[in-house]
Amino acid sequence: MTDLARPRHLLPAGASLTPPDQQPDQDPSLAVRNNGGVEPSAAPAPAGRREALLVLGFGGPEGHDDVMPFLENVTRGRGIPRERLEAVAEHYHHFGGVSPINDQNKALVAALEAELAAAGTAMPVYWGNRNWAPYVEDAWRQMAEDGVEHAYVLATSAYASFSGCRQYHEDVARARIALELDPAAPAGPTAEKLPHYFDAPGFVQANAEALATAIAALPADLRDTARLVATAHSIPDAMAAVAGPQGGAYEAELMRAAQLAVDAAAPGRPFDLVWQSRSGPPSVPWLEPDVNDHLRALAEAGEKAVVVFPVGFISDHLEVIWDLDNEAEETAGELGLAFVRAGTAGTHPAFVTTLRELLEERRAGGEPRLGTNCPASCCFVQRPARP
Ligand SMILES: CC1=C(CCC(=O)O)c2cc3nc(cc4[nH]c(cc5[nH]c(cc1n2)c(C)c5CCC(=O)O)c(CCC(=O)O)c4C)C(CCC(=O)O)=C3C
Ligand SMILES: [Fe+2]
Repeated sequence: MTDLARPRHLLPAGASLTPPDQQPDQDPSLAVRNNGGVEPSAAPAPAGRREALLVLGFGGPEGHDDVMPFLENVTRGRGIPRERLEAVAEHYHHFGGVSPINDQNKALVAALEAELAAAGTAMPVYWGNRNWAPYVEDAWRQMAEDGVEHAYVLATSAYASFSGCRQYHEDVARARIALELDPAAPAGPTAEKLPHYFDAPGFVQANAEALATAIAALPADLRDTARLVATAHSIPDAMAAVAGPQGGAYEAELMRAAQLAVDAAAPGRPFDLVWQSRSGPPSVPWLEPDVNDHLRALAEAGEKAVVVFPVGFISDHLEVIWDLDNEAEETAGELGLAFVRAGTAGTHPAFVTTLRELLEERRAGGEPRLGTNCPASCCFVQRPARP
């Protein structure tokens, strides 16, 4: 029997990810290895190599009993107050303790399998998560047993930041180390992460269509004047400051993605980018304004309607269906604001095609782009050590 709540984060002493200023990486070609056991190559994929695509997700609980162990996996060593965990646990219990994220990732896997088959790209698709079963370690072991020699890693986040990019690199590193430490295990695949896809055409198209549909769902007299409000997960200011090689990339990429969606769905209309799902102790500053505070400010300024589009996420997981469809919608109701929430990319065919194209781009070789080949200091946040 698998113990789902077993301790995660198996980095042994001496193999922990060292802060960049302490890393001996004078040679820039070493920087990528320091960023998490990922080995992008500028050369095309060698003919005959046994390759796979790994969808690397966040993970989510499958029932009431999973909720607390899952939340403990997510927040271990992160200094998240107990009251916050208990509040978030209630959100999951409200939906039977089941996050919709696992079914959404399974649907994405199925859509990618169909897309790859239709395009004649013979490659199996695996699925593993950071915080809940099926864990990335298990997927890695399965790939090793199946003889996979190289894995392309598709993280279920389109953006820079520790949580959305670097931590997925670390997940891969952890999975690889776990296998290496097991003398009985077969050698696992080498790996490379696919780049950020916030501006990939199919991701933009999926978000733009969802935004257009949401605008059209408003009563006719509100459609043209409703405020367009993009949302993304808030992160600590300190994390935002170091996102990407020059810093600030999380906000910059989100701004770009939201702009591209608005350009396609409602050209020329202004929009706001605000934040949702803030966590952490109140003493730590996170990106603001919160979407609920923003709705209050809009109502005070005389606005009558809002269209909220969560461009920061790729599927309608719990933070979307609770924090927006429940909380933000309730806030809007109290304020007398008409409220529509746009969908996320999910398994939109254009999105799935764009993901296959990113994969093909990496197979063809060429200079790796951001998210694949990150400098060692990229998105690095000094976190408390995990026990
Ligand atoms: C940037 C970002 C994304 C987007 C990129 C990506 O998608 O990867 C994201 C996605 C998600 N976040 C999720 C859930 C949670 N995030 C938490 C906590 C945190 N998120 C953070 C950031 C992000 N999170 C941060 C800085 C923390 C503080 C703890 C830490 O420093 O690491 C907590 C702990 C409780 C709380 O305090 O909220 C939970 C339960 C789910 C699954 C939802 C489902 O089950 O359907 C998803 C997809
Ligand atoms: Fe989160």
